[in-house]
Amino acid sequence: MYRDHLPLTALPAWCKLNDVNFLDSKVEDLGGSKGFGLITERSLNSKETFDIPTLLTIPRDLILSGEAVEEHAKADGAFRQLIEAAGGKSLRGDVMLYLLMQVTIGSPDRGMNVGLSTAWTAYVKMMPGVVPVPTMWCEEERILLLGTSLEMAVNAKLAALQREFETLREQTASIVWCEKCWWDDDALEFRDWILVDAWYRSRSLELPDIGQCMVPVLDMVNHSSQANAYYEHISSNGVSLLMRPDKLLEVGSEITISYGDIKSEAEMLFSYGFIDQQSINKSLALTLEPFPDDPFGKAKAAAFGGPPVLRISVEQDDVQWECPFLYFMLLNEEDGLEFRMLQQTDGTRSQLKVFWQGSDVTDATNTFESLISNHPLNDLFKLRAMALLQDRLRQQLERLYESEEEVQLVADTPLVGLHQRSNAMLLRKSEKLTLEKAFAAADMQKNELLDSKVVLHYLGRTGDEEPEEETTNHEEVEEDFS
Ligand SMILES: C[S@@+](CC[C@H](N)C(=O)[O-])C[C@H]1O[C@@H](n2cnc3c(N)ncnc32)[C@H](O)[C@@H]1O
Repeated sequence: MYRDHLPLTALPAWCKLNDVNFLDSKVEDLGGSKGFGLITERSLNSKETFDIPTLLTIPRDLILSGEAVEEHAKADGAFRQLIEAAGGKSLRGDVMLYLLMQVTIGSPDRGMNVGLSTAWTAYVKMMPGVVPVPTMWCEEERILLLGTSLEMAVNAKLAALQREFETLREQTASIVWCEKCWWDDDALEFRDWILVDAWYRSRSLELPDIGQCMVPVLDMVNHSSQANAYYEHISSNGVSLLMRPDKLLEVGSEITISYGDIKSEAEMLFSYGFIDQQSINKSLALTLEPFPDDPFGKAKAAAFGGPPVLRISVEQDDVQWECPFLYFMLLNEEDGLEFRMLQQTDGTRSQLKVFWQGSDVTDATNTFESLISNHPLNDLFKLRAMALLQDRLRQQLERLYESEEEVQLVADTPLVGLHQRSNAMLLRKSEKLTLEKAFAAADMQKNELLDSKVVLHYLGRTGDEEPEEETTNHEEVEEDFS
């Protein structure tokens, strides 16, 4: 859809009209992929003072929250029609519809006489037309993510966005203004929906009392892991941006906040379109699937309380990993795991119940690591866990190595943007290192476990026999360790 643009020079007037106040700060175009950012207009000091400088204030009625969307639907009949037909599924979905409505109202050839203008109608015209998140990358750029933890995540996200867009079309095709403004000549395109999703992902934030929301102008502040500012919300006054204590900022310094200290590089790239090279957080998340030949596989996936994710983090050479599903995944009937379908007393519904050693653990399927800790074969279970962990790491590393040639073929072509290239290469390098370190750490743990009395006894070996080769599939793991 054609989107009207307003230059950055329009921002001061918009702020004045809407009571947004800059205090010794202003928004400037910082160029490159960073886009706009907030900078100081004079030197500022928060050292040895209780009088912490405020840099920006935004009134509460500008905050785009779930409640604001609901209120707006009461006042704007056209928007109400849209929300009734296609909204109410999630906060994110409703805010995206609100943003799309503002773009439509502000579009010179479509929006006439549709909907009520708000402060956001002009504000969205100053928001970027491209956000460097991977859902906005071209096909060649997405090839650079092959073998990384984002490969599947980005494909799944694009497929989900496509489904959402088709559903939006189906649910609003009979609304007269939607038909006229969006669907008649396919003015609203899939890439518009991708952009609105990217806005929400890269510009929304969490405020206490309000939850996930968007705050205009505050969303022009960039990220740094050594942030010099923070925001706070005081319900009567709205949102303020304040300088962090003990800082000295020269005139023209960039004012930054933290988008989240514990986000992994992949999460940063996925949500914001860049990797912070100063960040020391080296972690990644991989999905895990039950074994295809596990007779309990489907039941385990259904009974597990959360996504089956393996999280690995590496600090210096210390590798930590967390995967509650792994401990559930490795158990079977012979170990004492049972599934039962229990009929409700009225006979209408049945419920899947999980039992471990005879006890009902349906609500505790993500705690198997501690449930098995007192079991006499705990070391053996842990050994199985290490073998499974290594399998998953090996699989991911192989995908990274195998894709290298294909990646190199496109990386230097003009089809790939420099920003996309450098960020994808950083991710590949960093994830490879993390996976290799995690693999080596799992190997050490596995070897230690192979020396455990329980394991040696179970495998019928004496202590001085060589451990067997690593296992690569479920059957071998079962033969060796169960
Ligand atoms: C909340 S917006 C910040 C304002 C944005 N720069 C703009 O032009 O409107 C978040 C986006 O800013 C960019 N950004 C923020 N911090 C960055 C950083 N440290 N390095 C590179 N880009 C950054 C990314 O494109 C990110 O998606």
